Amino acid sequence: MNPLYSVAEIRAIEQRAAEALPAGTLMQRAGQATANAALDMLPFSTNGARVLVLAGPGNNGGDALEAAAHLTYSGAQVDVLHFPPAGEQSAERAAAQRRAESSDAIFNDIGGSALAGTEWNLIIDGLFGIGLARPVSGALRTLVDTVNTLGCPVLALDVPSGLDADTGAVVGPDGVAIRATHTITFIGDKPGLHTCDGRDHAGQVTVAALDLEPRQFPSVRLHLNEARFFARKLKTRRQNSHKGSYGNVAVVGGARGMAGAPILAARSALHAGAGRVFAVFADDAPSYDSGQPELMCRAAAGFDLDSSVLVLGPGLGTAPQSVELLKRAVASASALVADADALNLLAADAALQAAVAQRGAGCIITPHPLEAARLLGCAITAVQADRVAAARTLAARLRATVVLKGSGTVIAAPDGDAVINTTGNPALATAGTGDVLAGLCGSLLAQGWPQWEAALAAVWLHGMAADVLVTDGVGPIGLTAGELVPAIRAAINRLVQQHGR
Ligand SMILES: NC(=O)C1=CN([C@@H]2O[C@H](COP(=O)(O)OP(=O)(O)OC[C@H]3O[C@@H](n4cnc5c(N)ncnc54)[C@H](O)[C@@H]3O)[C@@H](O)[C@H]2O)[C@@H](O)CC1
Ligand SMILES: [K+]
Repeated sequence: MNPLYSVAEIRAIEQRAAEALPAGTLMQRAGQATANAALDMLPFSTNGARVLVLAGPGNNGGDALEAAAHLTYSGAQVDVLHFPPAGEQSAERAAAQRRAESSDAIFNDIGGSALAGTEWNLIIDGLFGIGLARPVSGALRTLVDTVNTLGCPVLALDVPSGLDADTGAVVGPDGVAIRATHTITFIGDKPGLHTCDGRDHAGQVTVAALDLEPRQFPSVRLHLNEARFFARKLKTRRQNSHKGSYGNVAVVGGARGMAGAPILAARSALHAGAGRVFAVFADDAPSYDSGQPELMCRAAAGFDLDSSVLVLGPGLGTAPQSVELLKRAVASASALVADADALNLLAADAALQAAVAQRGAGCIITPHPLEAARLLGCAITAVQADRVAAARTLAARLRATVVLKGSGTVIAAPDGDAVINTTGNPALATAGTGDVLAGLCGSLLAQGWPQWEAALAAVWLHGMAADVLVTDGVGPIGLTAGELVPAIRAAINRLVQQHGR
């Protein structure tokens, strides 16, 4: 189920496991697992392959030293850039150091020019793991900067050095972290590898459980998203069904000059399978959408907000009539997705926030980090400094399902369950993709999905559609939000073929 463990949880698991094992066992297993992963990344003939091992002062460095010794046995030429601890070191690290020193590894104080002038087949980053306590600075900062310019494969041990394993933020301010192509993470997977700066620094992540048994792992409330979490809600369509079987969605927004946003959201809702979709405009409604005449365009005045699942916010604006619409929507009995300006209006109105928290019909909110910061009354940097915590706090406060967008979108429930999404790419960093996501959430709700599974599936499908388009060369540069819509339709139909019942 792809659980994600905090540093505190990993430390507790590690401590209990270490007590039951001969001293040094876990570090030896970590070193062996690292060597195996490194061999997978080296040329088939490892003879003479150039490997640089960066070994820091703590046990992360110990793992690296273990790996260095193993790799020499395979014939690789291993240079070790060693940063011994200023004070005492753990017994297992000392043993690892002795093993590396008595192997063919070359302990070398490689200067910047030799480092940059060598064609490394692989660099192993064992500078800092979960014990990173402050920003990487001084000579080590220069080293990290140099490694990041080299363009060779980089295998980070446990976590790329400089990255916070809990949050995925580069430890700063103005910090640096290794940009690895691969990360082998020990004992259990960590949230920081998958959100915020994590995806840019960790590369491809594999987990080495170090032969610990499943019973040694506590159950946790944070996971990576996967289709298994929502697959049971994917339904094969019955022959004897009609448009009324698949629900109504009303996208409410579209103040003057912003009519495109609700149209995009409404097209998304339609292509994701809703039976009937309304585009509802705060100001004058166009008579119809010539690009998608299946949509029904309406003015908000007089529109029955109890008749459809509501997607409120795309292009809504912040004029007084938009506030009134938000109040009507929150007071309605309909399931609600709140996005964009609906969230900005909500942030400015404590009474409305209380009303959202008391809604019987629930609510999904889909803030980007700035909207989340406004809702939380904090700076955007505070949200990004711990995205999972920010999403959980908002979910608890508003009693809503929160979709905190960004690299490694976080979905959080009021009860504390949280999931980090794995699909998606920078192609989504363009106007309108949020409208498409909100429409998709609304569409799944209209088709009878529970809020939690709808949010998980919508985020996963939205990202998967972008991933498929990028594989086909449509992006990441220049992908448009509208192009996502048919790709989402393809992705959802594929999932239903695989899992539908
Ligand atoms: N103890 C064990 O049995 C195991 C340890 N493991 C490894 O051990 C790591 C954790 O080891 P540690 O707790 O020793 O922590 P680290 O090795 O991550 O780093 C701690 C050391 O770095 C120093 N330090 C922290 N931030 C610094 C900075 N910015 N600049 C300079 N020095 C800094 C600390 O003073 C300390 O000496 C894990 O990430 C993992 O790689 C795993 O192999 C699992 C088994
Ligand atoms: K590391």
